[in-house]
Amino acid sequence: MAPIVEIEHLTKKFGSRVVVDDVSFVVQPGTILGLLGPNGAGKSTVINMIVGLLRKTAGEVRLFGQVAEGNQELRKRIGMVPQELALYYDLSAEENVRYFGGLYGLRGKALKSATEDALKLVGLWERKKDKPATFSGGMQRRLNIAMGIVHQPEFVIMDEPTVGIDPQSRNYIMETIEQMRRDGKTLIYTSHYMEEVERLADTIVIIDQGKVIATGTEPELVNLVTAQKNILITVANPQAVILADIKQQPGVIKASLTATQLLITVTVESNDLNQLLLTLIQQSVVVNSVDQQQIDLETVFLNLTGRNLRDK
Ligand SMILES: Nc1ncnc2c1ncn2[C@@H]1O[C@H](COP(=O)(O)OP(=O)(O)OP(=O)(O)O)[C@@H](O)[C@H]1O
Repeated sequence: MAPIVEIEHLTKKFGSRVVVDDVSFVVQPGTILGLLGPNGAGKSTVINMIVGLLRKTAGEVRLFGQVAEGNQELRKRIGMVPQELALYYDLSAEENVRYFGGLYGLRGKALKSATEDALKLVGLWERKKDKPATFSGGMQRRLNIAMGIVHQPEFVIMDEPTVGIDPQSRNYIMETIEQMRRDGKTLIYTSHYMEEVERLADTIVIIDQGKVIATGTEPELVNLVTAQKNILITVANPQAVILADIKQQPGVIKASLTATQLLITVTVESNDLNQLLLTLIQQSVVVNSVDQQQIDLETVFLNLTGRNLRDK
């Protein structure tokens, strides 16, 4: 079976600014691809080019094995849940979903049952007569999802569906997506929350400043950095720290200081904590605590880019 999505060398420029730079990846049927990157990385731009909402500058998008450009029929096989809510506030939840189903050509009984299925999937069937203005932010997001998937597409793209919502609604959305996977759907899920991507994605594409910086399963990505580990040292007098000395110690790959926290990346085999502490003591640095950071996707991102995935 052909991949559901094949993207090759996809590039987007706004004026002279390159915001998506030579991005390539593949999404296999029945899998979830997590597109992970910080705000402004280019995630929305990539998916807007996949669904044809935005013209690409270069590269190619194939959907279901066919060239996507200019192929309107393929659009009907995709469900798009945009980052911005697209609700009609003077219509009920049910009317909102029915309206979108109608746009996709559903009529009569088929439209009625598809609307019911979509509202049940997101847990809003009991509230079908209510208007979105009476909903919490999380419920509005869930309604947005129902509208994007009412035509029962085999491939669904969700652009940061959990931004700014309460943990309960977030969990509900995670469970909805897991149900969609069990139903055999294929998904692209964009997020800057690594916990969500870790939970949901079969394949993870990490994107930063428009470029793919790593692709793989979670263990594959973690393997990229297991030869290293991060030591986090909290100090009382950061002004005493001499970074240049620390960087010269054996096994130290890099070291940086933010406020009272010293982050030192060392190779696993030549890791010598005593030597590092001795260096700090010689600098008259007062050490408050020493921690080792767990290797997760946040650490992978930090190691590959030198920056945090999210602002701390
Ligand atoms: N129409 C546009 N004109 C000019 N620049 C744009 C346009 N749309 C997006 N950009 C820029 O492209 C970059 C990538 O934006 P994009 O929305 O794709 O990022 P993102 O990863 O989805 O982040 P976010 O989570 O903030 O939406 C940003 O710097 C943004 O300012």
